[in-house]
Amino acid sequence: MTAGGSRGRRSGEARHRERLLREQWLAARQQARRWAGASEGELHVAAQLLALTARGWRLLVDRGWPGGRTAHADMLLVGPGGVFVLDVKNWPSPPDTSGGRLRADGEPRDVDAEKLLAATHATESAVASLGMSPVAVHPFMVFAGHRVDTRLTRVRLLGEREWASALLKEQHRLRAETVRALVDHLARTFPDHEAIALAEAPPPPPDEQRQEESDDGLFDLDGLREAAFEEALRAPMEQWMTFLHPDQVALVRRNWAGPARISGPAGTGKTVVGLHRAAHLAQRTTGRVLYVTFANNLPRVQGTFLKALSPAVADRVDFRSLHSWAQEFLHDCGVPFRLHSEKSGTAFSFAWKQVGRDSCLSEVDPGHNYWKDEIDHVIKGRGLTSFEEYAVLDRRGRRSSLRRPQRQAAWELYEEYETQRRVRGVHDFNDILSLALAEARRRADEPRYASVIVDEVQDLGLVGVRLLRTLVGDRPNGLLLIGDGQQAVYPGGFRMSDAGIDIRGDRGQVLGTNYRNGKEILDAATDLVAGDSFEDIDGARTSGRRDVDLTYHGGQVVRVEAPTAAEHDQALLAALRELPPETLADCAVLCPSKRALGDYQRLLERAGIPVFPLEQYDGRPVDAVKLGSYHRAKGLEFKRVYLPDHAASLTHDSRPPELAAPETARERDELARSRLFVAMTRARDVLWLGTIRRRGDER
Ligand SMILES: Nc1ncnc2c1ncn2[C@@H]1O[C@H](COP(=O)(O)OP(=O)(O)OP(=O)(O)O)[C@@H](O)[C@H]1O
Repeated sequence: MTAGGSRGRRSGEARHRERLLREQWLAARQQARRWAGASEGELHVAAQLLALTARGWRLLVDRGWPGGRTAHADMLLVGPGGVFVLDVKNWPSPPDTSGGRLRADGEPRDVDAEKLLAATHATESAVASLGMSPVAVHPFMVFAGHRVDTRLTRVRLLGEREWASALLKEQHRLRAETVRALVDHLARTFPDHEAIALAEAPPPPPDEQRQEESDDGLFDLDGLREAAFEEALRAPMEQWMTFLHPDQVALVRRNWAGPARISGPAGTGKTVVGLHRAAHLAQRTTGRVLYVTFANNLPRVQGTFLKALSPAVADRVDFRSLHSWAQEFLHDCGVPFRLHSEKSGTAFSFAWKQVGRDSCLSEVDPGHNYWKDEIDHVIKGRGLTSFEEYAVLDRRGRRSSLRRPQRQAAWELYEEYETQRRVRGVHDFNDILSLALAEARRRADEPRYASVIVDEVQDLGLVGVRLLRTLVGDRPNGLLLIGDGQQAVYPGGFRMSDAGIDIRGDRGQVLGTNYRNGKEILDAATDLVAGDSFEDIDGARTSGRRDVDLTYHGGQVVRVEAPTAAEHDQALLAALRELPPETLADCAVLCPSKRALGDYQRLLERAGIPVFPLEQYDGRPVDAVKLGSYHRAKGLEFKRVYLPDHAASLTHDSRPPELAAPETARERDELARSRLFVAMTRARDVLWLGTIRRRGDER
């Protein structure tokens, strides 16, 4: 069809919709007169409500409305945009919300907002048992006879002309059958409310009457029409944006008396719970919520999800990576620092040459990376300041045990590194966290956040966790740690108790239903790490093969083995080329190293396959294959995941195995398997595993 043709059709549809809307509106006004005693403004609101019922919205009205306002809520309205708890006000003056208080005619009216919020919480509880997240329940205060559009914490205050279009503009969440089920459930839960709908629309009124009615100035037909058109264009949101498992909703809404922890295997909805909880906490408090993770790209993606999930609170949740937050914080506090990874790296190389390479350290592991990790993740990552502490430290997550002379040598290497770093006048990432921790402790009486949610907590070091804890202390609902020790991709480790965090009773929760991976995919990933038990941050040692309930029994693992790199790469290109172009957006090619990333980027680009770097991905759809490292894929998921030359990531260590002590080699192997496990569990439907049987071929 030509563009002109479709424009013509759309304007025909528009005229039809407008006529329908007017008819429904007129019928509604007639029917609204049944509320004897209602003011003209209330009648007007009632008529709009009834008109909405003709558009698939369902209405439960307090039997006493208008007048008796002691019941939970004047009205509950359920439709594609969610559940709306309405309180209709017939105040002579418009509301005043200055200073965060509700007033009218100079009189305080906060109690009205509190009542509406109480009704909203009761409604949230009622729908929570069906698995509905509190993000889909919206309190609206509607002012008959006034033009208003503002917000007081969570409550939206809207005039009689504004409220209906605001409601139609809400993101679509519910299908018609869900709306019906919710209303039936709410009607049973709130027997004081009766379901009301527009009686069958009367025949269209004569033109003159239509003109007179639409000119009465009460019904903002333009706004409503515009919202109704937008409404028709938008598809319902993904299921998990509104409905969760009731156990997940319970975690989202729970009141925790102190720090809490949510763990669970890959794909069990930990982040989904974290995001809903961030929205829920932001709805309930006036303070800000900080949502932190380790990777740099993940906060952007999570921020995009929260905007879709709960746009009303999105600007009160800060999504940040730990290091970027710490830098911003230091900057805001006027603390000078000079982060320079390259110069820090040079400082370490110098130190290694001077005191490390020819010391007893090489008996344990001759590779300087092992010792760099020891400084980054054990010594500085845990904030050690004296050799005495290090001498007796339980080096969690490190397989090799060090004797005292070896610890002395490692400490000497650390001290030399610090000297070299200071000579160059630079800081490393650990210094940034330590500086931020010191500053946060100094400013402990200036709370910046009501709550802090930490995702992928297993990747953070001890100093990072201490820093985040300092921001909220042990206050109720202050700190939530989300993560899974099996997905640790960095060496070393810590226990929550090392950070003084005490998780008791129901504040430690484990999720056990995988909502992401097809069975075959999860089985393949689990087989890889089945023999690797791991210690989580609560100190519990867990077997690599864990009990998980599956919700998705499909899924496919495609294994391709090729004798040469060239044939392997051709198989990858063929697999991508056979997909319809529109499905490329749901695909990710993941690589274990920077070098492999560069290789595959060139390969795909030369083949004309559009590629988008995961580093820049922000969760919004892009028509290109996502390309990134295993690390960058953390916390994300894709319908199809391609892992070219994946077995190489398990044997990337070029040193002869006899040179490394078995414990350090084992630690490296376990870490490599963990990383590959993370990459494999990003796949929902298809996991493509490429292997090159013979190496050394030209790509
Ligand atoms: N209640 C639910 N109903 C349907 N789908 C769900 C539900 N909860 C989560 N999901 C789906 O499961 C996927 C995995 O969830 P999420 O990313 O929160 O898991 P996770 O435990 O954080 O995973 P990982 O640790 O592997 O990063 C989500 O993308 C979402 O599509």
